Amino acid sequence: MHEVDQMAIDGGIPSLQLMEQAGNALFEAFVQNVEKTEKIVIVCGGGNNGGDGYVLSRLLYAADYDVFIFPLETTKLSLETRMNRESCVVAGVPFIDIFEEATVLVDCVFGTGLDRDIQGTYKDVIEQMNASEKRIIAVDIPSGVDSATGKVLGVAVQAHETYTLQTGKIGLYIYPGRLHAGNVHILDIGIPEMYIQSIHPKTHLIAKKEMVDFLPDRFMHSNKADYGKVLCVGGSIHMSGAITMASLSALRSGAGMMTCAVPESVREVIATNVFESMIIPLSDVAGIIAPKAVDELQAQLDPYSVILVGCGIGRSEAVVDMVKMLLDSKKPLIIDADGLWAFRQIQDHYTDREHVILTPHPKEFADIMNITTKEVIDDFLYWGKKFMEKFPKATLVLKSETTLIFHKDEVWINTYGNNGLAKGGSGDVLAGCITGLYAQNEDAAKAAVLGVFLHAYAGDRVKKRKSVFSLLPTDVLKEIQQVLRKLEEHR
Ligand SMILES: NC(=O)C1=CN([C@@H]2O[C@H](COP(=O)(O)OP(=O)(O)OC[C@H]3O[C@@H](n4cnc5c(N)ncnc54)[C@H](OP(=O)(O)O)[C@@H]3O)[C@@H](O)[C@H]2O)[C@@H](O)CC1
Ligand SMILES: [K+]
Repeated sequence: MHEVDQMAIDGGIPSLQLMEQAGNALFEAFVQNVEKTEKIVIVCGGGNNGGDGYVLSRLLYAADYDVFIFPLETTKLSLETRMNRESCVVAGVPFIDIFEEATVLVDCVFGTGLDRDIQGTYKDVIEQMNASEKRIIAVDIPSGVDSATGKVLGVAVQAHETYTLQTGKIGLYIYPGRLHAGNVHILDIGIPEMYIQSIHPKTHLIAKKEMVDFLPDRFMHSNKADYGKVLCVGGSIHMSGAITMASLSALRSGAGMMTCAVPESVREVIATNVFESMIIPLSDVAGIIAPKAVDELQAQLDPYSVILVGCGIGRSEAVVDMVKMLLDSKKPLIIDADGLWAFRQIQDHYTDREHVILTPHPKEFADIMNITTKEVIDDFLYWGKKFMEKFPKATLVLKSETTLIFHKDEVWINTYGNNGLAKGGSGDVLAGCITGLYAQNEDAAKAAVLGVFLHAYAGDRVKKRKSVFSLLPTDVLKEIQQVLRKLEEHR
């Protein structure tokens, strides 16, 4: 957003005017959402985020709000902020240095200019704000959250609401920043759209209304082969449900033809639950694929256009060899679950592999990257980009409460979904969904983005009717058809 501000300034909108526009937009939002009976304390830093706070306080004071300024920085002020501070002094807005009496705290300490860990008095005051149990409204981004990554730099304000200016900052949507932002409202501060569009951001927030454009085409004159010949490789005696759900999910997402390659001992499960699927029975040992299953499958691989490997497959040397053989085949491949465990061990041979989508959760991803899960959770964006440096032709679906999709130098952020999706089997439905879409459209990024959306949004729809406690991956599987139907209607 810094870039957009600068373009607007270079294009002739003075910085002081932008600050005034930001303050006005904030004032309008306050009039809508904050009662005049509240006692408002605006905590201002020395950068332009503080400047927004000074403009807001002046406008609220003129409108007879009970408002006070808590100046956290008094010496190192930007020019615009200094000028607006002077205006507040002239207008008679009261200054204080405590906030015990306040009922609403407004956080204007740091905005997009924060670039290092918060320490000293800043840290103390932010901790006091968080401990105060008062309603906290953050301006632009909760102070302490890195607006570009969502990382917390030392400490961060725990806001109930965030009024962000002109565009949603990435850090408001990615964990842990998302946990600090509360409800996010985007305020138009009048920066012309042409400035925003011209920077062509590489990071996209997934939006329902745009998902229609990600739908694969369906043709009047077509047959099942036009929508992909999918092969799902997986299943084991203890995990036969995973591949069942994944294959059904791929079919529900539009795949034309389905074949499941499963250990002989799982054949019956597929035969009785996935009527639309053909079956390749593989030799097995104790319910897991046997070493000779790799050659058996390789000999029959030719017809398939997209392959999913991993759901319920288990862990063994044969599984590693199976994943290796599928990677070597160069066919479009989705790797999930224990397929990722196998990938971890052979990854260095496949840094150049294209047409491959990996769908790890944080622990699986941490194992691939040889780091801890905590390191992943602290900075999803950083580690996702690190992965892409090593595997520049792959597509990464890094699953979490905010799933991120990495493809080339672009990132998509998904904020749909709910904690009812945190249940065994959810990942299988998602992997199947992505596979079904990839089978119809050779664009891995489009398949991954729409697949993540379909799965999460289907989960949100189910949540409207069912408790999050009871939500099952199979409920989501059934709901996919309703979400697709809605998208079709808007095509
Ligand atoms: N430009 C415009 O016209 C518009 C701007 N707008 C508003 O401005 C905000 C961005 O303003 P900004 O760039 O001044 O950054 P902001 O976060 O307020 O101040 C950071 C300053 O603090 C410092 N600093 C950094 N880290 C620190 C730390 N850990 N501990 C201590 N100090 C630290 C650092 O200075 P340094 O000490 O590095 O010299 C830096 O100068 C944006 O979020 C939006 O609210 C909008 O209204 C639209 C129009
Ligand atoms: K702030």
